[in-house]
Parts: sequence; C-alpha cells; structure tokens
Amino acid sequence: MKQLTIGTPLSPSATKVMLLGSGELGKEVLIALQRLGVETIAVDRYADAPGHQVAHRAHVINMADGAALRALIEQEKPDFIVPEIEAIATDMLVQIEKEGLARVIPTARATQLTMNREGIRRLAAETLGLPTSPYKFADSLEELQAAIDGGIGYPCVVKPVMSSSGKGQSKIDGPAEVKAAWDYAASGSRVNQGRVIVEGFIDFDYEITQLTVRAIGADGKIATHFCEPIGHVQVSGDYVESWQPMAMTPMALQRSRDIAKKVTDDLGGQGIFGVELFVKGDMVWFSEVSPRPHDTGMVTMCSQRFNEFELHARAILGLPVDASLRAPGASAVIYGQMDETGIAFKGVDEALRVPESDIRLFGKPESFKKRRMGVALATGRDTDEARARAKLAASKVVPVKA
Ligand SMILES: Nc1ncnc2c1ncn2[C@@H]1O[C@H](COP(=O)(O)OP(=O)(O)OP(=O)(O)O)[C@@H](O)[C@H]1O
Ligand SMILES: NCC(=O)N[C@@H]1O[C@H](COP(=O)([O-])[O-])[C@@H](O)[C@H]1O
Ligand SMILES: [Mg+2]
Repeated sequence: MKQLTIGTPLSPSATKVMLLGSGELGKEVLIALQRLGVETIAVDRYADAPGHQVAHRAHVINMADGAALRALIEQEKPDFIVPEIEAIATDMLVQIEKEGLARVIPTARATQLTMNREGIRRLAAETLGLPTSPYKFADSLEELQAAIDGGIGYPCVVKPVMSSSGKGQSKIDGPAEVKAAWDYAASGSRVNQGRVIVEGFIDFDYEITQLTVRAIGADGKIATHFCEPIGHVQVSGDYVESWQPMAMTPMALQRSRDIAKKVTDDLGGQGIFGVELFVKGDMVWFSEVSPRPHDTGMVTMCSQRFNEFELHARAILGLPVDASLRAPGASAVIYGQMDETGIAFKGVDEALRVPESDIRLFGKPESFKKRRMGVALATGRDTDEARARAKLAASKVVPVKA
C-alpha cells in the first residue's frame, strides 16, 4: 500500500483516491487531496455534482448497486476508497477490502455499521454500553404504535433506519401524530425498507459534534485527536447553523470525548469522524456518528488551522494532523429556496462585506427549496459575534431564477 509516499497525479506513480459521494463535503476533501498531489476520482448519483467539478475524473453510477460499484473500482484501481454518503453498497466495500483491492476509509465495517441506524445504535448502546436515548425498531405502523405504548412514550422521534439530513424524520407529541410520522418515514427513507427507529425525545440543553481524528503518529501507531466541540442548531433534523468552540462544562466535555474515543476506537481505521452528542448539564448522550467529515464541521473552514477536510485527507494518507482552533467561528446554511435548475445567487458582494466572512457556493446543478446550496462562514472575537456575522452573510445571499 502506497501509504507514506505520494506519487505524481495522472502518471503510473499516482496515489489515487476515489470519493463515493461528491457533494459539498466530498468537494472539499477532493480539493484538500489535490493540494497534497493526489489523483482524485469523484463518484456520485448525478452528473456535475460539486465534487465532480474539481476532481481529475468524474463518474455517475448508482453506488447502491454492488456490481456497478465493483466494476468502477476495478476500472479505476484507487488506493483508497472514501465514502462520503451513506447510500452505498457497503457489503461490496467489505468484499473489496477483504480482497485487498483498495483500502476503505475508515474501514468497510465502519461504513456498513453507520449506514443503518440499527447497526450503529446497537453497537453504541448494547455492545459499548454508551448512554443513548431509549429506542426500538419497527417494521409497521402497528409495531411503531406498540413500541411507543410499550415504553418509549411521548414525545418521541421517528426516523427511517436509512436516511440522513433529517429526511423522513419527525417528532411525535401524541397518538394523533403516529400515522403521519410512519407515512413520512416511509417516503423519506433512502432505501425503501419500511423500517424505522423510534427514539425517546432527549430534552437536551444543547447538542454538539465532536470531530475526532484517528491518524498515524511518529511512532507508527494510531493516535486520537479531538477538535474543539462544535455547537449547532438543527431544524427538522437538518443543520442550519454551527459554531466552534461550544462552551461546555469540563465534565460534559470529558464525557463527550470518552464516548467519542470508545466509539471511534471500535470503528477503527484512519480518518475523521463526526460524533453527535446531546448534552444536558453534565449528562451526555451518544446520538450517532459519521465516519467522515460532518456537515456541521464546515465551520472548521474558517475556525481551525486545518479544516475537517484537510484533517481527513492527512489522516487517510498517513500524514501528521493538527486539530487546533485558529479563531472562534460559525457557519450558516444557504438554502436553494426554490425548485429550479441552474439558479443564480445575488448579493454575494454584500455578504462578503460582512467583516471576517467568507462563503462557499457548492455548485449543485439543481436547487430545491430546502436543498443546501451554500454556506456562509465567519470568525469573530467570540462565537456570538461569529454567529451573528455568519447569519448576516448567509441572509445577504439570495437565490434567484437565472
Ligand atoms: N432522540 C432525540 N431527541 C431529541 N432530539 C433528537 C433526537 N433524535 C434526533 N434529534 C434531533 O434531530 C437531529 C437530527 O437527527 P439525526 O442526527 O439522527 O438525523 P440524521 O438524518 O442522521 O441527520 P444528519 O445526517 O444530518 O446527521 C438531531 O441533531 C437532533 O437535533
Ligand atoms: N448530513 C449529511 C450531509 O450533509 N451530506 C452532504 O450532503 C450531500 C448531499 O446533498 P444533497 O442531498 O443536496 O444532494 C452529500 O454528498 C454530503 O456532501
Ligand atoms: Mg445527525
């Protein structure tokens, strides 16, 4: 495995990395890899995805189709495969890793366990004994009702076992809402499996993402590095705003990192993880983990010495990492606000007049009202100032019909 040498892109010595999923997060990983001289291959389900626009080569396939995935991997022969979304034929990744065709980041097992809420929740709660919300799984409306009546109670949260960014998720406050939540979960499931998790609602004070990096140290051994905690606000299960550092009690921070260490040690491999945690006082609950950069971690593009994408790239390649904070920062999401292709953005100039601000427009070819099309970033003396600036900058960017 070419781990500690990097070749020349587009030559026989190239170090090749294939991203499976090439949205806004993958695009930044691809840029970070290219800066380190890596040959990059971007794969997604649709043409002209954000990462397609910056990689050496771009492919459109159904990544949930194991045979198609394998054919592309055999054709491209990447050294590393970097999953960027969850809707991937992870069984095939396990097979590919076993055959030694490529290294899967962080590990094929980690991608398999985290693509399905059942896998990661049972690992965290039942195997590792971490505190989580109470939960049950259900395959029908009747089972869902029985799970709620049998102990989960109200309020609770229903989610398809395979979904992300809040798709198909709803909070239920009473019996009248159960059927609508079941129907919505069935429609929002990535793979129409009709299985849901129902979780007791945690009345947390705040929630964080603990970015955790597993990277090889000078002694050749894996070491764990923690970024400063990221606070965030979610609306309908999708992140709208994040900031770093989140002020926490020493006990809550320690517990968060203990949980993050336990779960990432078990998942193993090299790379960055976004460990999602709920916090109330000194109490901390594990929610879920992404074995890859996290959307709320986009704030690190302004707040850290090396952002989460650069840390992922370095950790993958076996290079040293530095997870330190540069300045208090914040991010605010820019939504498409319309269903339209090839939209334009007005007010970028005004947004960038906000002090210490920056923006990323992802370049998605098609806009939906609630599709994340960009993000505003800002630093400040503290996170209050950074948040106000990021929100102001985001509000200045107005999607318009071209
Ligand atoms: N049991 C719960 N109690 C309270 N709030 C919850 C619970 N489960 C989810 N939420 C809220 O919904 C948000 C999204 O939930 P979750 O992370 O499970 O969904 P997701 O679809 O995987 O989102 P993403 O892919 O963006 O991480 C959480 O960050 C939290 O704000
Ligand atoms: N919470 C997971 C997450 O933020 N994933 C990011 O969103 C993209 C999909 O966006 P799309 O749905 O707009 O195509 C993914 O490719 C990834 O970059
Ligand atoms: Mg989440």
